[in-house]
Amino acid sequence: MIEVRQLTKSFARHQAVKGIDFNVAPGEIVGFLGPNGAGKTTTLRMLTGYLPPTSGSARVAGFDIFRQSLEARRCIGYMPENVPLYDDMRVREYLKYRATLKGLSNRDARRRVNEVIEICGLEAVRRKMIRVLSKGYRQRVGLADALVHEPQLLILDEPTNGLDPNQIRQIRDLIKKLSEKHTILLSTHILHEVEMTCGRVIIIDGGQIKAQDTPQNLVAGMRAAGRIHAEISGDLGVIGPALQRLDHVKRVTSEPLTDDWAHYEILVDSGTDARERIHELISQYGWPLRSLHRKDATLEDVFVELTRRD
Ligand SMILES: Nc1ncnc2c1ncn2[C@@H]1O[C@H](COP(=O)(O)OP(=O)(O)OP(=O)(O)O)[C@@H](O)[C@H]1O
Repeated sequence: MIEVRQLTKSFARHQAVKGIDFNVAPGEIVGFLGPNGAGKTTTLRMLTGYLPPTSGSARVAGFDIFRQSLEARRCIGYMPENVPLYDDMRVREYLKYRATLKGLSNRDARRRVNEVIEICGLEAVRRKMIRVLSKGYRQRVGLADALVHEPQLLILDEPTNGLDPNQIRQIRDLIKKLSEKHTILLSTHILHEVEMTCGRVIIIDGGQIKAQDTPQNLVAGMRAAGRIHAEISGDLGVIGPALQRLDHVKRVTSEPLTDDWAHYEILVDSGTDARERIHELISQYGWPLRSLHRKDATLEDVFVELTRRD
């Protein structure tokens, strides 16, 4: 559905996107992640034909987005980061206007507007002025707009940005429902959302792709380098170095708690556990221990590992 090859965008001397390659297959729901300024919006704007690339190519549904822009754009429903809406129009009137602008006949526009109002849960506000809508409803109007011409592909730039947890859940459920019929490329900062909704993840940083895989594989790759958490009582200056000397321990960080207790995070080599060795060491010296567990990595750990600056 999407084929991107060596796509590059420079603004004056700054290269925002540096020759990226990726594919999205029909029916996939792919999360496009990266820290602020990573190049996500720039990439999405190129894919949707709003921004010409400096070099490289992109095809959507087989159409070259730059040479066959009109055909490609017919296949795309784009919801930009800050949905621009006409505040002085009513919801239904706005969607009808957008449908006509996208080339639907009067009859099709009427039919589709009714359908997207239902899909996006806008019945209660269909006659309201856009100006008076909550942020959650505005996002849904943006989604309805992106859907109105029945595109195969939905490109959503931070669709849950600025929403409260209930609204986030509603938009997430809506996106899941939409994924039954549409291919979706979704940019977001909420990693938990991605783990719950996306079959695959592309992580971009500094205009380059750092990883692309299923959330499960990315997390499994991290889990190989295990993280053990322990709370031990005793001298930090003795316990830390003793843990550090154990086989397979890569790094130990500690944080003092109350009454002589401290929390230790122990990073161990791939494929090793080390909890037994840690327990033996602690018993040997008689240090009181109140917790010892291995923490499974999350997509957030993967994201931080791949995009941290230090
Ligand atoms: N029109 C522009 N002119 C100059 N520089 C730009 C322009 N648009 C984006 N940039 C720069 O390109 C880089 C990538 O920006 P982009 O908006 O694509 O990042 P992003 O990953 O979407 O970030 P965010 O999560 O904050 O939206 C940034 O350094 C940004 O300052």
